[in-house]
Amino acid sequence: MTRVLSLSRVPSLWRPLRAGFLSVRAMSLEERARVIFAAAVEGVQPDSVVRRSLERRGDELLVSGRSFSLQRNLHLVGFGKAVLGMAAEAEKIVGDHLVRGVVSVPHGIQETLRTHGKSQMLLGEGSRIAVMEGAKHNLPDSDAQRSAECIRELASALTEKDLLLVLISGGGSALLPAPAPPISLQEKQDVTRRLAAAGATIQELNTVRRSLSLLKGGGLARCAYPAQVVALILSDVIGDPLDLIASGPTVQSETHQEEVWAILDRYGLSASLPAAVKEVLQKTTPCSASPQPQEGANHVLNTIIGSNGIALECARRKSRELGFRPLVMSPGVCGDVRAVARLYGLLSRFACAPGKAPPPGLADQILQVGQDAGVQSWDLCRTMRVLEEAREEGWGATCVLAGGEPTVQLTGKGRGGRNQELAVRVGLELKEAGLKGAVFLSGGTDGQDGPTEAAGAVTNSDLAEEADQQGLDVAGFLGDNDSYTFLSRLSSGRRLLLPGLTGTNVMDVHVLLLPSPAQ
Ligand SMILES: Nc1ncnc2c1ncn2[C@@H]1O[C@H](COP(=O)(O)OP(=O)(O)OP(=O)(O)O)[C@@H](O)[C@H]1O
Ligand SMILES: O=C(O)[C@H](O)CO
Repeated sequence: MTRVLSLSRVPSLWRPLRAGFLSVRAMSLEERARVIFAAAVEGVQPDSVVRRSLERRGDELLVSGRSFSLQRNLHLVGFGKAVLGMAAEAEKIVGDHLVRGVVSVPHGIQETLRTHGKSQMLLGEGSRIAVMEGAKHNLPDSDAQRSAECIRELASALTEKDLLLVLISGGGSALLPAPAPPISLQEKQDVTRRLAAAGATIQELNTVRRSLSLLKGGGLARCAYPAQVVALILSDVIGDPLDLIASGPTVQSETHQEEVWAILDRYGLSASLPAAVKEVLQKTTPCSASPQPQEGANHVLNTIIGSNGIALECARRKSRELGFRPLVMSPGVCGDVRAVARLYGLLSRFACAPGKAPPPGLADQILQVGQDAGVQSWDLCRTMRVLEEAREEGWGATCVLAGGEPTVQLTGKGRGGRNQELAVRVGLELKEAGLKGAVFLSGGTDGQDGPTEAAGAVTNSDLAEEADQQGLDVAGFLGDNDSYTFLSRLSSGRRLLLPGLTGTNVMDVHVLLLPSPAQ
């Protein structure tokens, strides 16, 4: 049974919430988890992040505390899955000074946004920004290469009087392919595909991509020099590393030959590389070389305007409004979904187990499993401390928030995604721990989890029993990576999270709602 939050035990800090609490009380924990997820996504919508980062004062543009003069000298380029909405908003703010723009966006995105009722993310008629679609299935193709060429031409023609606004979001690497000659697009595509299939991380993949490209790894900023470059970046990589998001086209970074070869060796690609790739790699800087002077580095301002951390902060505020004690554990959850599910199961036991103190040995187990789930030990210790305080002080309920990008080892042939699989696995963990009342949500902020129409799911400890009653073998579905089919059939799909395409992407958000421990 869902435990109702008890306001009488909540300290004075929470009293102002009392007024709005009646309607909140009418909401189930599951509904509240969904509202918290929606707030996370809302906080990183392309239009709102651009609005927050660009301030207009007459003919002056302020970004990250720096001022840029606007004199009909503004040019705009963009590449990534979320840049159409970012461009539409930027044009509203600085369109009167915009000379020309080009954005490279995923194949079919304009049609998809239109059919999802997201026309505010489309460019208006008479826009000075050309929209070029490409990179079908998130792979660099000749359409994306043409877009990259247009972007390169635009940037190369700029002078020191010009200001180039660069909009960057996840998916940008595939949408800006500019293979360094003599590498062909096909050869570059091949290397990328083989690395990804062998299990290379996005960090490894983009380190290699940077070394094979004219525009990645600061190449775009070099083309634009001596113009001033301002890049607004919506991060989809854990830790928000500027040089790796979309392979860092505006970030002056030096990739050393040895580093790239080590990655190619690790995944068994070194021996079978095309001659053109070897030729280009030979020209990259060896570790022993002294650092190259970076022409125009101080003409570039790179700023993160949206990230998983920002989404979690918005979720934190919303969960507080809904009466929870909020706790942001980490925006860096990664590793196999099994380890991540185990971690949430253990944390739930830690928070909810009856008695004055958590069972002995549990904290050590959390620290151990937490490592496999990519959560730093200080974040785990901080999380456990807050959960213990909640236990001691008798707080009503806690909302643990985290984000990142766990992985699933695909061994089956079913349909699913990492968020749905994680949610199902956490549901089973909660059942095993006998924790009634806790609720878990996992959702992809882009609204699409794997090749399914769902973003994720909301589960609790009743999941297994519900499945049993409906003749659904949850273990069998999990074994076949068939979480979407399972969740669609279970109670007519009521546990699925179906926000539709959101137009943004800052990885995944996890919401764990924990009732107060039984004393
Ligand atoms: N049947 C499945 N069950 C579980 N996970 C799956 C399944 N099929 C694909 N996946 C996982 O889905 C992920 C790809 O889906 P998705 O397009 O949502 O990824 P993404 O990393 O969010 O992409 P992007 O960051 O470019 O938006 C991969 O991690 C893959 O392992
Ligand atoms: O485009 C890319 O390289 C990935 O989405 C990471 O930013």
